[in-house]
Amino acid sequence: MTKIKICGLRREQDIRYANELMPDYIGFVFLKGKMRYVTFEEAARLRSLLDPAIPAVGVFVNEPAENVIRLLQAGTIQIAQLHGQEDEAYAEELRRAGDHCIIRAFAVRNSEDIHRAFAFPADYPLLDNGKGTGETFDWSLFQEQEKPFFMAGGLSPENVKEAIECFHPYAVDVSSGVETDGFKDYEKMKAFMDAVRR
Ligand SMILES: O=C(O)c1ccccc1NCC(=O)[C@H](O)[C@H](O)COP(=O)(O)O
Repeated sequence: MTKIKICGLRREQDIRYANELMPDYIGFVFLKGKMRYVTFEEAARLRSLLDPAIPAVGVFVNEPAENVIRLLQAGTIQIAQLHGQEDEAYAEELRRAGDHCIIRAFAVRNSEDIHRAFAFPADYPLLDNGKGTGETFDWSLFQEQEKPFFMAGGLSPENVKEAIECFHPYAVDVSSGVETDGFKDYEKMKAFMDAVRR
């Protein structure tokens, strides 16, 4: 069964939605200035309210590795998603601090980006259009791959079934497509999860 990550949770209401719907992962965005940004302290509070069975993914853009390690070791997050220009050495630094799961996101603009994504030494590549843009990347660029991956970018209850049938991702990742007016929408979250799990 394809796993589901719902990203950009930032309110206690979002956590209540997640605890009821039980996605496989949720994401906290730590990029300052972004609408979905949460502070380390806010994330710790939200983590404390989240069902322990749901791993929290920390989404970072070129964050100092020591900060990511601190959040992992504190248990605020369980997985690090690197969404900037973090290189192999950065990923290795996280690994030296503990056997942490690493997702490395790539914006797909051409087929070379897909090759780079699958060559990067992370547990999972994440193929995306950008950073929470609500837009799909050009799906025609995709070539069959062996390594399990996350698929993101403009997914919604309306298109996620097609994405799964075409690309067979390990997980699908959504943020904008389950929001209304910039806030997580319970009915859209439920519709997305039903579309994946039915
Ligand atoms: O979601 C954001 O605002 C964001 C900001 C900066 C870096 C990454 C961000 N999101 C990362 C994600 O994993 C999103 O879920 C992914 O980009 C898909 O977003 P969407 O196209 O809105 O479903």
